[in-house]
Amino acid sequence: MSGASSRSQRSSTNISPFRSRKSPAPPSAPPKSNGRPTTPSTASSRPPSRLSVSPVGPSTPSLDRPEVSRAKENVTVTVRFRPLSPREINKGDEIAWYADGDYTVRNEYNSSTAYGFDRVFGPATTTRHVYDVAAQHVVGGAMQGINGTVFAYGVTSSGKTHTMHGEQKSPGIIPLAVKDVFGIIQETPGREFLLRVSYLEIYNEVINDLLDPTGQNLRIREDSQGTYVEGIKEEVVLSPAHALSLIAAGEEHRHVGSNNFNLVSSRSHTIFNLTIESSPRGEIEGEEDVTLSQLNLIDLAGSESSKTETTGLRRKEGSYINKSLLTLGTVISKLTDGKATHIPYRDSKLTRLLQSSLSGHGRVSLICTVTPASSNTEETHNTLKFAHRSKHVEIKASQNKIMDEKSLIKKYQKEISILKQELQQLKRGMMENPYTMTGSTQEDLVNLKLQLEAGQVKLQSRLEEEEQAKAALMGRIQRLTKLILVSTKNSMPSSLPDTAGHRRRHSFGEDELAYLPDRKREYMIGDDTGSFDSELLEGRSDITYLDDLVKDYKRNRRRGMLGWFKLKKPENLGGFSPNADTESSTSASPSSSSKSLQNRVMFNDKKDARRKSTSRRGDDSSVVNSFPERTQAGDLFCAAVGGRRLPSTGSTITDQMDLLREQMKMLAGEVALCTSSLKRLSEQAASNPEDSQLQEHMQKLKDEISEKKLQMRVLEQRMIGSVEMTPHTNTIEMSQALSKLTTQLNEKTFELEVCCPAQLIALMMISHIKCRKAFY
Ligand SMILES: Nc1ncnc2c1ncn2[C@@H]1O[C@H](COP(=O)(O)OP(=O)(O)OP(=O)(O)O)[C@@H](O)[C@H]1O
Repeated sequence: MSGASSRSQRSSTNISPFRSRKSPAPPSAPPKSNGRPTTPSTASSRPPSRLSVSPVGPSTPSLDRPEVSRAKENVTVTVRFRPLSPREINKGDEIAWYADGDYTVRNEYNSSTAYGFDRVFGPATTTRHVYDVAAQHVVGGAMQGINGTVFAYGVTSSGKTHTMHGEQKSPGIIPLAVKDVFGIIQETPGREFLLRVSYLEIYNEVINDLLDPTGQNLRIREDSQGTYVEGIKEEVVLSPAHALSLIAAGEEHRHVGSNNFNLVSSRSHTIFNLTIESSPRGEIEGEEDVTLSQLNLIDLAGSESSKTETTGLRRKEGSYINKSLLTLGTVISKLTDGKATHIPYRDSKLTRLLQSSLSGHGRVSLICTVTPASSNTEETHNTLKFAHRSKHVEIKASQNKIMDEKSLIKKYQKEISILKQELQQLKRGMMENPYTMTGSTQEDLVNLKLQLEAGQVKLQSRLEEEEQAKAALMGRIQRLTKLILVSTKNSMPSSLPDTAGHRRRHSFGEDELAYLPDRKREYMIGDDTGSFDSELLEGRSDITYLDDLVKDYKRNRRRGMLGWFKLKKPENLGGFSPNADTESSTSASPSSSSKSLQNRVMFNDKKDARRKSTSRRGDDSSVVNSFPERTQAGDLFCAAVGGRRLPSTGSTITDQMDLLREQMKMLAGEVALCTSSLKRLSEQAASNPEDSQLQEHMQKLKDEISEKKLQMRVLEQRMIGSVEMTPHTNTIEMSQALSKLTTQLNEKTFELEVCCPAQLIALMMISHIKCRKAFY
């Protein structure tokens, strides 16, 4: 599917970043000061505004909470110190700024120069902790229908990308938020959700679609609901792995380059946007309960001082970056000024897109990243001043309720219910069809016999047409239903979970973070917290934790997808646990998160199970044997191409084609992840050509990529072969398959939204259930 067609198809229903769909409620009294230490330059060091209006605190009774809708909050502003870098240490840099407690940044050389913030994170703080304090309330709010924006601001090399994206051992705000969103869905059995993502960059004042390389130089438009990017591609996402694979693919297109401060410096601002729709679970009655919100996670490019040695293109990029950040500063100043009549949002694309967030709709969290280094004293001071000014921007977080036709969830729900009705009618029609002979008299039968003799072909084709229509409807219902995410829990409270009481843990599958760098960091902690290796401090807890999680993930995956294929072999049937799904329902691994889709899908398995497989054993066994069975697509591939062939217990040809096609997508996703990792490693290798471990790792990745490509080719042949070799004895099945394929082709819009490898995870889990049902 071409990105161009996707954009043209989408432009009419496009719901873009930075929309606010409801005029804010009247403001209430501002939060009181908590009397934390302040300094001459600090007007007030207020308590974290989020604490005064906790969005998902223990007392959360339901989604529609008037006190949340009316609350007035300031931007949450936090400051994160990174450790001194080896480069700074080698230069003899000293600590010039430090975290004095949890709320104050103080200057080492002039202790009266200090600033108060909602929270100050020292260099040893983990990103997970930063997420909990600075982002979780924004994510929780977005799940309740309140727009949210989290952005990292700071000079080049201060740690913005480290904070927003992170590294494999220390995932950043974006992956943590993605996990949290799916965790919240699992914890909210009373509602159903529809999620879509877009990912863009602003490079040299040009907006590029990172999910669609053909989407260059996109335009910002404005309508009654705010600014939006025209033609940006949005993908419906079904699992954390799915969303992360999109980011990985997007990162491939992002502009990065090196300067004398940062080897991998972001040359563009990026905005990862998650559109969240939710409604009470089940059939829709009233429309008023549908909420729609935007969560924007922004990694700004770093401002560059005259110390940044750049030439040519880098200098040009730097000047664009500085100009847009300057405009952001001016906009913030004017917003806090109180007297300003004109706010120059239009002076840069960044502020234009942030207009809705900054002008007071939704929650905003600004994480300012700084280095303590004395060589950057001025730059850090400027960041602190900017952060401090931002603290006084007032926002009114209001819950968005939507009643317009742009809600995809509503559209899908309606369509599902109409389709179900149609299906019922069709079934009734087929039952009442005279040639079923039910309730027929002798005379009818004679007439019918005559009719049949006269028009047998015609009748047969009518029957086939009806079967086809039914299959198409079923297919469409299944497909639409698959997009709507629901918890696997059965209880029905429609409130969001008590996150304070039952903290969600963020676990990642081993492949999910493959796109992030696996760097060895060599930073020294600043004097304020003693001298030790921050990698050890930050990494250790995460590593131990992740080890457990990876084990957990592997266990679940074994039970899930791999287990499924193994169980398709008759001799393994006995080992199948009927509780396998529920056992792992709380895990957030890709497979388990995808399980939320299972109970939404209908199958006709017993009938299917009687059918014979039409797959053939190809000449691809060598590829099978060489395939590393450690990836999701790998499991599936081996099962599909090898002895454990795909839908051997009787799915239709279309099912097989679907599954093969999904495998292709998944393999493509894994190739994208590997390529992304490879790119990162090559960048590291460029500066460290001697590192043999790095070279070895790169070689492994290259091998993996070529193997996967080879497997994709084999699958391609298999798809062709499976159609060619199908015995044409069952014409109804063939025509159903054809009809399904035709319907699929016609559903272009839909296809555009689900063309992603990670969807396969969901598909496999669905098929897993399907297979189990067939066995009972
Ligand atoms: N809190 C931290 N702890 C340990 N290392 C960090 C931390 N923050 C940043 N770093 C390291 O500092 C280096 C620069 O960080 P990063 O690339 O995130 O900076 P940036 O602000 O995004 O820079 P730019 O604006 O040039 O893209 C990286 O090697 C990163 O791993």
